[in-house]
Amino acid sequence: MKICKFGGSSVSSAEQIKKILNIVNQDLDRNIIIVSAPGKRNDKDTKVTDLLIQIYQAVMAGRDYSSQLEAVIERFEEIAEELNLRYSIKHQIRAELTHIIASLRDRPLYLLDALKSCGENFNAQLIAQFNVEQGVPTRYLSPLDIGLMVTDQPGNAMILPDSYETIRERLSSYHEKIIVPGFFGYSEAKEIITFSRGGSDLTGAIISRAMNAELYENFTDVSGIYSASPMIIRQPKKIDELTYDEMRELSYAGFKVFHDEAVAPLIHTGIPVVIKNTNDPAAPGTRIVSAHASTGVVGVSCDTGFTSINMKKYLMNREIGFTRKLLTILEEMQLSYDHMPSGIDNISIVLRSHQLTGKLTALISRIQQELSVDEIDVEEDLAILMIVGEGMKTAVGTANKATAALSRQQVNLKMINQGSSEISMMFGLDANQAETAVKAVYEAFFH
Ligand SMILES: Nc1ncnc2c1ncn2[C@@H]1O[C@H](COP(=O)(O)OP(=O)(O)O)[C@@H](O)[C@H]1O
Ligand SMILES: N[C@@H](CC(=O)OP(=O)(O)O)C(=O)O
Repeated sequence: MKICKFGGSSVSSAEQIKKILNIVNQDLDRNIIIVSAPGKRNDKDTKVTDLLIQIYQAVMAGRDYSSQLEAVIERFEEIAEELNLRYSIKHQIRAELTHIIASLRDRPLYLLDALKSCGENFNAQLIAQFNVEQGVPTRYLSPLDIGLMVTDQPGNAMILPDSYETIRERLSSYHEKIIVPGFFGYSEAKEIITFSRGGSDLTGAIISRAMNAELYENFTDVSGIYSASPMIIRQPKKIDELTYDEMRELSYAGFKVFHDEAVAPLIHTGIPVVIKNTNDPAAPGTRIVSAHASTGVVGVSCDTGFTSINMKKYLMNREIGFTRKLLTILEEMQLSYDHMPSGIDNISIVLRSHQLTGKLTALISRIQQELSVDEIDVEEDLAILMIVGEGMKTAVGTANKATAALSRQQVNLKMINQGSSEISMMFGLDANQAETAVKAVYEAFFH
């Protein structure tokens, strides 16, 4: 059994939807399909998920949201008309969106998630309906129908482990093609809760694990994963195979082609993933597997939007419990951090800047009052560059090669960190040097 996930670029228009159904209908092993909301049809277009977020923003600002609502309806109506669907879905969409706004207006976090989920939800129903009209037995199932239950963390859901058995039982009872909307699940209180952005990849991974699939096929608009972002490097080298760990490290720091949390459900299953191109399904793509012979550095990624909080206290290393107190403050303020490089009298916390909105002043104040640090400063607009490869464990000179390349381009390194796994190396730098840094490192390792 193969589980197929089709991202927004693959379901952005009637033409693309016909392509994905051609891929699905010609293979008896492709019976469970996860779809995203319609993505961009061209560089200037807007993803439907972003159109839905615009409705939310208008509602919360007390503005008239009818133009934003009509923009969503028009996107789906255009697809429905081009597919010659027998009945219009625009009335259903208008009624559903209006109902969501009326019932959740006073609960902003749940309103946003319910609106965001509509892109996937309407698209899955539309695609299932079209396939039925093509004469292919097909059924739309919502995450609630299959028991995909998640934590009550709007915009940041995590699967509830008991869901896997329920999903397997329920999906196994169907024998037609099944279309499931990605990106969201239901809390135990039956509220719609979305994963973080790009989360349809996670839905695919969860269902792959539940069904113990032979293969998780993740279809997008490129023929695999490249060693660096094609938005920065022209015609970058394609990677034939990656391990789960390598993918996790690369997608954490910018490889948005596969969600950085989508590997987690698969870790103990050994289920392979293949990233393929909807527009060239015969191309081999990139396989993501549990283990393979190490092949040196496989990729370089870089993401912006980080903040570093740097603290200095003399004899910090002598103060038993200092770090615990610091982490307790983060926990109580519901802040997760990504890196914590330290020296004997200094420590830095690196975290995603969006978490600090409305919290930074309180955080600094608590650190000063409860930890009595000698100095504290905040560095915003940081980028994190990751060099990744299982082969780094045994390679000598990787750090030297990377720092030499970066210094040749006058990239000022704010921090360097290597985790105990040794399959990646992290460099902190100013966000405005991110592109220069990626080009320098790519040149050093892949040319
Ligand atoms: N290292 C990489 N390898 C391949 N694609 C990448 C990489 N980094 C960024 N991308 C971008 O990710 C895009 C695919 O992700 P996304 O836009 O989310 O597609 P989808 O709509 O199919 O989910 C590609 O078009 C490419 O521009
Ligand atoms: N549509 C959602 C979920 C998603 O995964 O989309 P895509 O498969 O196009 O990355 C988003 O834009 O975040």
